[in-house]
Amino acid sequence: MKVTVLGAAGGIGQALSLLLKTQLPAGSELSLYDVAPVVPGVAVDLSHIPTAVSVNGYGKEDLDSALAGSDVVLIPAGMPRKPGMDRADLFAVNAGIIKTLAEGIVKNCPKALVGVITNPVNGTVPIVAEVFKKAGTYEANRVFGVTTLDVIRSEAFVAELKGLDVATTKVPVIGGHSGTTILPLLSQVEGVAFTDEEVAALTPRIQNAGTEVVNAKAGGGSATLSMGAAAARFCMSLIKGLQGEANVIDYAYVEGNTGDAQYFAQPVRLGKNGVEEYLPYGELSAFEQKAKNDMLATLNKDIQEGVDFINQ
Ligand SMILES: NC(=O)C1=CN([C@@H]2O[C@H](COP(=O)(O)OP(=O)(O)OC[C@H]3O[C@@H](n4cnc5c(N)ncnc54)[C@H](O)[C@@H]3O)[C@@H](O)[C@H]2O)C=CC1
Ligand SMILES: O=C([O-])CC(=O)C(=O)O
Repeated sequence: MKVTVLGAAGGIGQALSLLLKTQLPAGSELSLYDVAPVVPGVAVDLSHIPTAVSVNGYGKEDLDSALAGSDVVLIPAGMPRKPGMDRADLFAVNAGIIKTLAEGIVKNCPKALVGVITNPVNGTVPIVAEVFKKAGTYEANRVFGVTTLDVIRSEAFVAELKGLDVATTKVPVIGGHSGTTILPLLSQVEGVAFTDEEVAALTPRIQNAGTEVVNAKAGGGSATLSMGAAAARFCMSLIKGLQGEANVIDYAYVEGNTGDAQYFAQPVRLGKNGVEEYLPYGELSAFEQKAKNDMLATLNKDIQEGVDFINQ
């Protein structure tokens, strides 16, 4: 299994690469690419950890070698937020980075499963898809926006609030990955009920958790460690699917079949070709139904911005 991290020298990239070095199956290759000159050093550093995963670092000019033959590509390359910014403010800088990297994937590993972490995810995933469509290599089942951070935050916050075992707490999160487009389905958490007041407080806490970190880091960036953990968890779901494990279900922002928006986070069953089955997200409470309807204008605008970036 070859897993490539694009943006591997960054805050997320380093945390993610560390976790993958310790979690990928024996015999895997971890390929680390970044435009920052420190990336070969990150690879050497990780290579001293005694696991059966080989690590190679690739600098700015070596995107082709980094990507060649990759089974999975994870993309945390690009600029993070500072206090006062929205994720959408990152589009101007990050759209071009994502386009270049997607073109590299077309050229070197068009069958790879691609997990997009770079913000704004609502718009960067459509950019990757449109680049692949133009090249004739697009398969919707292989392209994912990584929304796992919304899921793990929901697990952490719900377990804390309700005194549940966090290891077994499951919280579905659908929609997109910014503000009100993030929709945790608290009505579907098993074994626990929420008052209207709890839902009204917890939903925005989950939606604004990224901003909570941005403000707490006071200009030093956004979530990197929790995102590293989230991306590693999602990557391991992709790997389990590729290895043929049965019933690997996860949530991701995909061009699926909910009918809500062209791209929408929903549950998917993963397998040897990425998404094997798009699963329904089930029944929504009246609160969730309204929140879903209210988010769609924003989400559709974000998606269109990504589509237009490649086609105009
Ligand atoms: N999907 C999600 O839930 C989350 C997404 N993010 C996003 O992830 C991105 C990265 O965040 P951080 O790691 O904190 O930023 P960072 O600034 O620490 O790292 C970004 C890395 O990308 C590299 N880079 C820039 N242009 C590149 C290119 N063309 N090719 C390869 N690498 C390139 C930089 O050299 C740097 O090492 C941001 O856009 C951030 O908003 C952050 C947290 C959660
Ligand atoms: O908030 C940000 O800018 C980073 C992010 O996507 C998150 O932490 O969910």
